[in-house]
Amino acid sequence: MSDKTPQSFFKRTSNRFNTEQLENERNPEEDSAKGNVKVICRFRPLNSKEKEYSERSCIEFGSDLKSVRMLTQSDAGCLPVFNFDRVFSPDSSQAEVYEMAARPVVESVLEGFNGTILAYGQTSSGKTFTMSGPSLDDPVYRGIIPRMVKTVFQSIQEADEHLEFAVKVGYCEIYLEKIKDLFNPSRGDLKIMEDRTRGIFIENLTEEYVSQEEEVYQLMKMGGKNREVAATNMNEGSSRSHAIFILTISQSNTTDMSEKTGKLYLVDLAGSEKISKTGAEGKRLDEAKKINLSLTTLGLVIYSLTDGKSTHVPYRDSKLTRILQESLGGNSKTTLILTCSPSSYNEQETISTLRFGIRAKSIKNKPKINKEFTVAELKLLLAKAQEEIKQKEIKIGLLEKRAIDSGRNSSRDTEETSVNENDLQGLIQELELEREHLAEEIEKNNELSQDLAIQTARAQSLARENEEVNSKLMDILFSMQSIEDKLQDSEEAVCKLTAKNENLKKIIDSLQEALAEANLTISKKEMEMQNLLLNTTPIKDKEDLIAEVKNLREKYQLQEEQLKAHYSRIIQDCNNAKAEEITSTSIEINTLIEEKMQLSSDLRSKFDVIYSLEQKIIQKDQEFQKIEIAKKEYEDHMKGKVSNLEKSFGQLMKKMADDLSAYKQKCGIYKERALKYKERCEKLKERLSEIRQKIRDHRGTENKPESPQKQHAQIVKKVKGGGNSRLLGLLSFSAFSSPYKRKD
Ligand SMILES: Nc1ncnc2c1ncn2[C@@H]1O[C@H](COP(=O)(O)OP(=O)(O)OP(=O)(O)O)[C@@H](O)[C@H]1O
Repeated sequence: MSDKTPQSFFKRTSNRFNTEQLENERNPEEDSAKGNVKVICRFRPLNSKEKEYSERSCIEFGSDLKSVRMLTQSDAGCLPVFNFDRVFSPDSSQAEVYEMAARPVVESVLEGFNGTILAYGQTSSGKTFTMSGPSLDDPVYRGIIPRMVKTVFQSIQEADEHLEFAVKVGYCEIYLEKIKDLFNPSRGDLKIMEDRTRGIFIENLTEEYVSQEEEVYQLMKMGGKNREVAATNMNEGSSRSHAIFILTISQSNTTDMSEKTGKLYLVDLAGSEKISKTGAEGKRLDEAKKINLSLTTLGLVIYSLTDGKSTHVPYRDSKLTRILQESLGGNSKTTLILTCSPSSYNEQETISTLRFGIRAKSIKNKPKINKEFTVAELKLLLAKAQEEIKQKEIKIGLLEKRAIDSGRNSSRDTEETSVNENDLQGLIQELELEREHLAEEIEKNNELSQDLAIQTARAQSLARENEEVNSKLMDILFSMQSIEDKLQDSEEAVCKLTAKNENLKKIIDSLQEALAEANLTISKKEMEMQNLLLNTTPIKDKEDLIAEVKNLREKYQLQEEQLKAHYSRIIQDCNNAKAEEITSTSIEINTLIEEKMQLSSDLRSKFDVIYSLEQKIIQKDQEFQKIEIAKKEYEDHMKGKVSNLEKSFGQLMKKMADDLSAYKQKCGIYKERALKYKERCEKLKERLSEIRQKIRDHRGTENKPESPQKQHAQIVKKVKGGGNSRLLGLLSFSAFSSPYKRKD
């Protein structure tokens, strides 16, 4: 707030825009980026009663369309200026308000975010006018809810074919701190529940699936008839309850089987009211007390969320704030619409509404898309993972086979390959080791997942325990509330009794006055009689008169005594009744106070339990986070391992392929050499047989026995036919070629 704004900045005339202008002014990124609650302020026109009071409005609108100034001095002596995301003057249209305040929220809900639109303001300031409008069917005057329904069904029609939508609506009101299902009022007071999947929700609230706009309007009309509305001094049709319209949009993508759900809360709050102004009595007074109480709690929640010091936010202190827990400081895109009267008659209420809005503006929410893995989606992911594992196993099998085959092949070829076979076996062993290691890692990972599941179950049971304690706490709070109500009733009874007593005193006083008057009349009559007797009346008549006077006196005396006895009886009775009533009331009050003290101590101990449970949950959450981080690290590590393994497989394959081609090359060389040896052997054999022939020829001439040299050559030839041909082939060659062997 600042008082330094120049006068020219403000203009007295109301601002008015067309929709095109609005489109340009909207900045969707800015809207959603920070997650702050968006606050819009709307002033309605002066009504006839306010015009009677004064034709003049107590506000001025800034030309930036975002500020408003009160034409009244603040405590600091300045004219207070309030800045919001947008300020609408009295001549703004329903369409303009919708485009700015509601359309962005509805669009986010269609993307899977949660959204809330909340109308807040004093009684008769235009909350119902803004949220629903005077008529659902009137295209010009209908409010945010019907316009939003139209947008939803239009967007669904324009959406991609592979998106399937389900829309359901629920409608309830909080009346005298009880939640009533407006589609099914016989259900009684509904309970607020919370679980991990649904978050905070109203148990057993009727939610109807709808497929077209018209169905929603029918349901709204039907629900509207069950609402608590009454005429007050300030509003002919005042909402005596907080109305909450809930719209849930689920969409599933038939291509990737993903699912998203957005929930929209549309809240028309009951108006705060000054009892002195509305003149509420009896039932209306009870309603007003409860309305003001829950709005005070709403204010406290907003204060705790924004003061930067509070560690506890009292969401549970009223049903309204508990239901709106996610909308205020949680997972929701929230817009608060402040509705105000421009009249100086309502100046104080308007200032307090604007101050409330300024506070709410700094609430930071954490909206996120509500995307859940569906069973189908999980199945798809699982099948994909299994397929990958299968492919990897096939790849490993192939690698192993190829490694073994290439080992075997090469071992057949040359002597050197037996050395490489060892290399290959080593590699395969290495591979086996890696596989075992991988299996161990997978097992560890499974153990980790099991641990995680156990911890999750523990946390869930803790959360359930917490929920039970909280519901008991709510019961205690309600009993305390009812005790306070009773105390108030007792105090009222004492007041009534005192008033009754005062009345009785007045009656006694008036009776005593009447008695005194009667005595006076008697005395006067007696005097008159005396005079008569003395002056004019004959003796007989005199005696009669004296007797009559005597009678009269006696009669009056009797009446006087009777009256006195009657008065004292009345006084006695009154005193007795008063004393009795006071004693019984004070006994009741004492027991109530005792009960209250007991409940307060219960409450304190419950708070302790809740605190310790919350601490446990925080601890568990921290443990979860640690486990999640460890799991993530483990998974990264595993991924690294697998990719290393794959890399070493690749290297192994490459090495084996290189080795194989080297072996093949060597084999070619050896084969060539072997062929050459073979040829040489053949030649040698030929030469040998020539030599032998020569020897035989020579023997034939000399006829001498064979030399030991020839015997050796014969032995070698025999062996050659059986064992290792290549090796022995070489030996046979050396036997004939080496000059040293010849010595044998
Ligand atoms: N912007 C507006 N333009 C014209 N008339 C309006 C506007 N806002 C409110 N009104 C009229 O003012 C009266 C009170 O409005 P409404 O019932 O919406 O107030 P409310 O804030 O919901 O009150 P309560 O809290 O008592 O329920 C109605 O007659 C309504 O038609």
